[in-house]
Amino acid sequence: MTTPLLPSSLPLIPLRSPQVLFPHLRASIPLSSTQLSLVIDAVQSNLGGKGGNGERGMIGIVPVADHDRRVGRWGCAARIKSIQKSSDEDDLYILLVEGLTRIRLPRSLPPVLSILPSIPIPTSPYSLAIPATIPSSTDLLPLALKLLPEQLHSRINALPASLLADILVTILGVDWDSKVELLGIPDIEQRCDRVREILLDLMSSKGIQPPEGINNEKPSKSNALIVRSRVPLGLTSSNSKSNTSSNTNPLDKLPEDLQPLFKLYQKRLSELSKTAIETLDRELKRLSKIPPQSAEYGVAKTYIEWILALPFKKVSENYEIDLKNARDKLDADHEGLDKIKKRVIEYLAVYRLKRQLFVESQEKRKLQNSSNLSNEQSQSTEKLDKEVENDLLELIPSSERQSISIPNIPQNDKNIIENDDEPSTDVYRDKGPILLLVGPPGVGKTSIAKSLANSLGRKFHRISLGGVRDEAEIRGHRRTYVGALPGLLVQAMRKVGVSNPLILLDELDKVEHGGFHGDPSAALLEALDPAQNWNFHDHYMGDVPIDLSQVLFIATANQLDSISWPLLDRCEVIECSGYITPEKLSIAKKFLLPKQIKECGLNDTQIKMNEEVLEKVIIDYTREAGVRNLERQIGKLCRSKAVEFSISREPVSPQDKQAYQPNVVMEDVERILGISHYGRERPETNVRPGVINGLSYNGSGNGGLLIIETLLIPGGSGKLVTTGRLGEVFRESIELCFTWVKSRSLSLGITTSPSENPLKGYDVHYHIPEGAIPKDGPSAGIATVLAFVSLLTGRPIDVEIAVTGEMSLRGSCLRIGGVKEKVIGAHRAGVKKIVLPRTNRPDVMTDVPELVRNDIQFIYVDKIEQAIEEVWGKDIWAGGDKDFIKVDARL
Ligand SMILES: Nc1ncnc2c1ncn2[C@@H]1O[C@H](COP(=O)(O)OP(=O)(O)OP(=O)(O)O)[C@@H](O)[C@H]1O
Repeated sequence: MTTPLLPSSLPLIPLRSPQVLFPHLRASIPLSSTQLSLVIDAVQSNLGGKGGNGERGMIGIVPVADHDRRVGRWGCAARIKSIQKSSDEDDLYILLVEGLTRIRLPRSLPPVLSILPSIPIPTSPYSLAIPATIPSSTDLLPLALKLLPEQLHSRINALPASLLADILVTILGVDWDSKVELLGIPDIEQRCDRVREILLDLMSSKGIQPPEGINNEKPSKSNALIVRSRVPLGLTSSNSKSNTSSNTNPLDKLPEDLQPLFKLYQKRLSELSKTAIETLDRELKRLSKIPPQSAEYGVAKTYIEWILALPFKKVSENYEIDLKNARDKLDADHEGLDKIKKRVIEYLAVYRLKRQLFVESQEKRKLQNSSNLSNEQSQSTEKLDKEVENDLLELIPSSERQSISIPNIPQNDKNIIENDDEPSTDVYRDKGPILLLVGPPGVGKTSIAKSLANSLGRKFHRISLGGVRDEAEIRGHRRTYVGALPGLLVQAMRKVGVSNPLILLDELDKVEHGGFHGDPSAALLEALDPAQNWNFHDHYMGDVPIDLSQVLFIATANQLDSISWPLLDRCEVIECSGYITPEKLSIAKKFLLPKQIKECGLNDTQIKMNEEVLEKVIIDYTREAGVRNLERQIGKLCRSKAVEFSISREPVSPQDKQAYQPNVVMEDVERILGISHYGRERPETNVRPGVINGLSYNGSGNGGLLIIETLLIPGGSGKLVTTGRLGEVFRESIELCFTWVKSRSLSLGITTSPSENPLKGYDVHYHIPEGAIPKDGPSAGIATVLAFVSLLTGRPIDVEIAVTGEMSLRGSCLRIGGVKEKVIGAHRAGVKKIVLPRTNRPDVMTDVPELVRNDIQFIYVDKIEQAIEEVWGKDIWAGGDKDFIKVDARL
């Protein structure tokens, strides 16, 4: 009898989780008529194709994860048994398939797998026969008998081990990931081993006792090496001499190219966690059996290299935090930012105190354990201990006290350190909130975090989360996927090489959440949660958990709106606002200019810039909340001066030689930087009715003037036209304001009788310049009303006034956001008076810098009528309908 062989190419059909098809088992796949016709086409075209030597009507079934649509490395060749129409749904067919053999898939399969026409199968054809050999050491039968109902016992007795392994994982509710893993283990012995482990776990989770002679501790035959030596591979080698008689030196068993890896393993043994040691033992053993030319070899070797590269118990040198030094360091690196520096120092102080308390209590406990106290004595010491602990806790502010836990260390410390199921208690883990620095770009968030790492003596690593939209980028890919890699956090740990670095999560607000590729912010949540991050599971690292509990996380963001609220809940927000011109000037003088001069290779006698020049650069060449662009412009000036200096040193005749001028003068600025793009942001000088200064906030922290223009178009019918890329909310707000002004046209003197049309054959055009920039939100409501009133009454508005605030249909002025940025922007533009809702007064008083507050007159209004009177005086109510206004004002 000839053994059937697989064709060299197969059409592939995805099988959604939780189903996984194994050889000799069956699965039903629901398909729509379109999908079914694709399958039939693919199978038919395969018949005449290259696969002519194979069995006919065969397909490949590929397990696909439901949530991220990724395709595993292995699938199962199958035969179509039947196709039936579903009786429940109209356009639904059930394809019944029977698995034949495991197939390895080509590397380049796309992550989203639809039905794919014949794909070449890379390896040589497999035999379809069930392997008859049953490895006795990996007998699963006793476990199966325990787990399956009695009526099945007689039937499973006769099954070959490999088939039994596949049947057991299919029917016993094993999770999808493990099933995919098992599909990818062609070696029967290894597969049975793994199934055995899974079944033992299953039994312990269900509280079933393993059959006699089998217990969780007892390793299987594939781990026999470890059984014989009773210690992990890493230890046996150092004792190799004593073991030579039993021939158990693992180095002898490993191929030559694996020996450097093994030596590294031995070197790092004391720093590795228990699970890491177990996994490395298993993987090294497995790797030594895989032929080096196989693709699997590379995958397994890279995995081992990754485990060996992680820090585990390795930490930065012991350090003491010196608060004065830390403050000096922050001051030396940053100008201003007093509130933020103060908060950072508080954070350090509390952190130091908590750590000191922890170390003290640790030492006391150790002392207590070592002295062999009588029971009675030890009881009294414990009491005393508790009292001291309570006294120490008194020193900590009550808000911080909650997060401190001084763990109870059981008598035998060793047990705990060796047990990976609980966090080790011999290291201090901070459970305080994560600092989240929020503010516009370039205000020094990242550089504050760097200074903090420096003063803490920790290694620093920055993870940029901008554009992370796949959960796998945080949590890694499973090793079964082609080109799998660990997530960003594990990569960071490998890079810093210690388990207590400071990791800066930059741009936390740019993480996408709840998308097609899983939820990266949910993965971050686990990493940032002190209750669970000592045991962070990266998909790539498999069983080896990573301890992130000693990492100090600091996050930055430009805005809070887009951060998922559970994530925000774990953070303490520190706001970093934009700078005003005098602050920028001072930063430029003290930091940016010296830095740029140094970068050009010169010193401060060779380039000089006075305040006037720097102020011109700030006002005319930058328009930003931070100082990044300012630094760039100063850099341009310095480079140009460096060129002049360099030329002046060239050997030329004395009469051609021009003396080098170190001073950058006002004329140089325009010559070097070109014509200013911005100029001093000034309100329009051309005063005409219908134009008003609103205020805008662009979300990235920049505020400024938002000029509103309105125009009457003759020959119209009272229509309102809006332009300037306005969003839906903005447009609704304009309509509302338009209605309000029309309804008050009599009292405003626009019309003379209630029946008169205020627009009298005109249309109104409402526009906001810079039409390429999208604008939205209701905060231009008050300004819009004033613009319409100005247009229809013909009274212009003073250019030094700016107005912001939402308005309701009844004319109430409602609170708006971004006040600080708007006010700073208005101040930059030279505005002298700002009209805004009274409910925003606290924002002005607490957030706006005093320097700005003193320069601007703030007018707080509750009702739109007050705003109108503030701009034009009470005379505006020229119409006779004053009673109506009074009544309305009471509403
Ligand atoms: N107060 C300050 N004193 C001195 N230098 C500053 C100050 N604020 C910002 N800088 C400098 O401005 C530059 C940009 O700062 P940084 O990269 O920290 O900005 P950021 O707020 O993190 O921006 P982003 O949100 O874009 O990441 C750095 O060179 C930094 O040193």
